[in-house]
Amino acid sequence: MLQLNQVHKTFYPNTPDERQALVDITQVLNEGDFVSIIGSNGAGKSTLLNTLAGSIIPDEGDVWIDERNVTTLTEEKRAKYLGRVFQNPMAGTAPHMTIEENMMIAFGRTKRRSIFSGVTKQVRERFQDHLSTLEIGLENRLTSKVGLLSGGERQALSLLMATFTEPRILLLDEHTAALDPSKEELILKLTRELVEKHSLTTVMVTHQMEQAIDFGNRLWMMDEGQIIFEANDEEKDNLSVSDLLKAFQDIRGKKMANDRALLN
Ligand SMILES: Nc1ncnc2c1ncn2[C@@H]1O[C@H](COP(=O)(O)OP(=O)(O)OP(=O)(O)O)[C@@H](O)[C@H]1O
Repeated sequence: MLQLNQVHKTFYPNTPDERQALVDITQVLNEGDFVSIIGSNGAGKSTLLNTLAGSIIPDEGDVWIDERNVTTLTEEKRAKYLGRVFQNPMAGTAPHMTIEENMMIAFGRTKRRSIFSGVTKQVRERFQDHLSTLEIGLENRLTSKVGLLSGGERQALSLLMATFTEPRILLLDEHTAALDPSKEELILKLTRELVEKHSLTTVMVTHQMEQAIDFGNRLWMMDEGQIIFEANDEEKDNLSVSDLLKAFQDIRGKKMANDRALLN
């Protein structure tokens, strides 16, 4: 379970550059919930994700994962609860290390084992089993340096590494935005499969409204640091992109400024 209680974050308070990035966010995600977050430019989506990850500490309010108040827990200490895939395929993996070394780091993060425990035959077989589910042949390239993989392959590996340890929360940070359409399709298919396989509680930020409608059982629309609209379960299933644009216009009295969504 993930809980946000009256979370506020303001950058450069009391200066001409003041930005209210999160305003009184209160939400609960239950076990297995999958929320897609959309919103206008500068709405606070990344700040919200960073607050969950621990790279931003809120000014007020608190964040709970299960029964633990993690509000001030550092990113490193929080990592055992979280899996995260970034927009940049280069961000989730270490290029100069091999596939199995990268997987060992992910494995060690949650299982209190370090890469220095070595990759045993049994662990290697387990990694190969996981990699074979991606169906892109990475199981035969365990000792290849990750820097040699294509962007799509690397993002698939990041996704696998973020999920196979069964984190309490999976954070997807526009994780398909930098990929070409065929690779995007692959990563979306894998996202669906891996989230279902591990029943992961998931928070996905996306600029594509179709994707937000298509994925998950919940949807949050953000603007100016607030969640201004949400839809759950059946109500969400029946939404269309024009419903979302209309909802934004009705609530805010203006059109949504979302450059990347318009480009897609
Ligand atoms: N580190 C920071 N320092 C100062 N201001 C920041 C910082 N990070 C975000 N902001 C500001 O906080 C607000 C919310 O930004 P955020 O990046 O969370 O929005 P977003 O919804 O992810 O936007 P986009 O879709 O355009 O990437 C914006 O006004 C932004 O300029």
